[in-house]
Amino acid sequence: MLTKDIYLKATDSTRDGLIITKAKGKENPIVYVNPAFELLSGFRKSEILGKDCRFLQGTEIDQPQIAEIRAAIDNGESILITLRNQRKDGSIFWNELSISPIKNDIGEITHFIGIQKDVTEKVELKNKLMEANKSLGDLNSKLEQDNKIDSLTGAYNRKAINHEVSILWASAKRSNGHISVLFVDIDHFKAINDTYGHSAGDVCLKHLSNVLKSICERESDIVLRYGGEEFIVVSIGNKKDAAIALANKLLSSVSYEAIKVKEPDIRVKYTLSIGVTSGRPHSKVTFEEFVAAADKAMYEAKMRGRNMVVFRGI
Ligand SMILES: Nc1nc2c(ncn2[C@@H]2O[C@H](COP(=O)(O)OP(=O)(O)OP(=O)(O)O)[C@@H](O)[C@H]2O)c(=O)[nH]1
Repeated sequence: MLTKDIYLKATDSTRDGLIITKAKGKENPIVYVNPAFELLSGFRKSEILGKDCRFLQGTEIDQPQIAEIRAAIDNGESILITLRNQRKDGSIFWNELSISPIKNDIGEITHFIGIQKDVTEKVELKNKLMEANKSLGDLNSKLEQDNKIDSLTGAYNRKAINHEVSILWASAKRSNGHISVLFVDIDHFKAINDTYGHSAGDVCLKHLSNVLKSICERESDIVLRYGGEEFIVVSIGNKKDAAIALANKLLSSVSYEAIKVKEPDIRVKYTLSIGVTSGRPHSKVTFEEFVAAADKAMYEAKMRGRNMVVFRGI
């Protein structure tokens, strides 16, 4: 059988801060605190007996947890909550607070007991982990994005077909709208490389990518580097005539002026062969079939002498 003395010694010896308040009376006055509470808060027992617990909030009064504690006390319920408290010296700590009502023999709540734990290290570690997780998430989505972008030209690469193109495809399908694919290929590109060097070829590729991006700038357009000197433009909403007009605009834009490909002011004018297809995506046709049709049309443009647009239906 435990004696009262053992109970008292137990509460005085525990490492958690204990605080007992009256249930009735102005703001639940404190009637007991143990030495661990004095150590945790920096307040001496003699300074706080008879006071209410609000001094522990210090300047940290804007916490939603405070209203939750108040509601639990008013309803005579127990609560486990973590909030910021202030020590006597003004320093802040995270307090894991467990409050429970104490009832007398006839079930009336006479007191509340609060058990306090300084969990500052745990909370700060958790916050750091959450921050690290967020940065990792940001980094991951950047990497994912970078992964879909061709490093030379800044256009999407083929990996974007799975996501970006699928979104356009699904959207055109939903709205029963048209989707057009332009297969764009630089003419005699090998000759540019062979004559002016590979880096001059790279300048042309970057130039073409910029022209494509500046002309196909709608949100519903996607410019993708499909292969070495091949790009495709996927565009929703464009029917045959609009798609051909867009391709002709590209044709005249690249051949408008010679671009500087190397010092001292070496300039190259290049041309394009563009295959175009357009149609409504439906369950019996795939995006790959659109690309294949545009590719065939581009090949026909090459056969017919290059620097032209050829349309092929799907
Ligand atoms: N500079 C550069 N060249 C590339 C790159 N990728 C592919 N190429 C070159 O692109 C050239 C493609 O040549 P071909 O397929 O023969 O085509 P073409 O010379 O343009 O001839 P046509 O298409 O028939 O007009 C090859 O010389 C490749 O080495 C790249 O990233 N940079």
